[in-house]
Amino acid sequence: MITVENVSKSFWSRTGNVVALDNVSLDVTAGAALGVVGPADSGKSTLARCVSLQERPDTGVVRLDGLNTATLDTRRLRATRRQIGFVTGETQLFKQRTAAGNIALPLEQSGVDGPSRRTRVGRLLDLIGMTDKAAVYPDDLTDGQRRRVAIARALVGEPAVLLADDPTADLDTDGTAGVLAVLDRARAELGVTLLVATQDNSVVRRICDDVALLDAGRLVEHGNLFELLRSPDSRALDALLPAIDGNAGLPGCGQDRVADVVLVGFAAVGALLPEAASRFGVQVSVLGGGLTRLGETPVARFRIGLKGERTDGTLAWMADRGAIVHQPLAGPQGVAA
Ligand SMILES: Nc1ncnc2c1ncn2[C@@H]1O[C@H](COP(=O)(O)OP(=O)(O)OP(=O)(O)O)[C@@H](O)[C@H]1O
Repeated sequence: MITVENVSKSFWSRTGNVVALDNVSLDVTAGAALGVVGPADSGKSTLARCVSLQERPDTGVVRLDGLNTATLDTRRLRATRRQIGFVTGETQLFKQRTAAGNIALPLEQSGVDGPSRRTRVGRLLDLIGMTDKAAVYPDDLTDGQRRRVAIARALVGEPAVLLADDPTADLDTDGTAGVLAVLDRARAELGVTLLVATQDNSVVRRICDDVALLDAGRLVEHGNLFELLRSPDSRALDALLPAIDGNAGLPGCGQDRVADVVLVGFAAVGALLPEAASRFGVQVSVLGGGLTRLGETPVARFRIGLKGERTDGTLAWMADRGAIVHQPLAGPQGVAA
């Protein structure tokens, strides 16, 4: 369990005092995956660095399983830091060491014997899908493979927590998919708690249960993705769901009613709109939006137009069946929610 309590952190720069984190509080339960998102310079990396004990907050406390890290002396701080995996998109490998040699390095430094090293490195090579690349040097690996080796090295000390700061930065689609699969497996098979700072929404969609949105160092939203789906004003979720063209369904578009609906799960995404249309004798048209996934769950956000007598009843029926119905944009009456 990671607990961040009222953490603030500022830096002095040539332009003056920069507030990187402003009274941020959040927690990540053991085994969960939190995505920290936000615009450039919003404090994501600083939060990851404070939680991984690379940086000390000016005020506030980071607790790891209840341990108040602010009270640790230098020796215990170093020992605790070793129990936290930390990897960034810029983490470098040692070029003169093979993939296996890179992963083994932390174990060599902490005096783990050869047979135990081989077992643990073998397990990590399997986890990152690179058993056949054990003896390959970094220069002969792809960017994505090098990134996976760096993650394996961060995990080889069996940390309870893995902090990944922009882990997919500058990777192509295949490289990104490989890194995300490894982070997902680390969580599923090793039980690590993940905190991932990223500007890439696909990272959050693919591997996170919770999201925290920072803006100018402040935490502006924090919660479970599926719970935030129910909040029409969630900025974090708005960025994760398929975009809707602002011109879709404007007055004069010929619809009796226009609404935004979020549908969750295979059944809803596949069948709810046609079923509603036939049950109420209403014409339902998709005017914008699209489909995505949160983890393995399909999620759709559509702007729909309805034509017919019973448009209110149609929306109310869809809401009763779990559709999240937001902001009807046209039509005479109030709305089903
Ligand atoms: N060591 C430092 N010295 C001076 N300023 C810093 C330092 N680290 C971060 N900052 C400043 O703190 C603010 C937050 O930076 P941070 O890197 O945490 O943001 P970020 O959200 O990770 O940004 P990005 O997405 O661009 O990586 C920025 O204004 C940054 O310039």
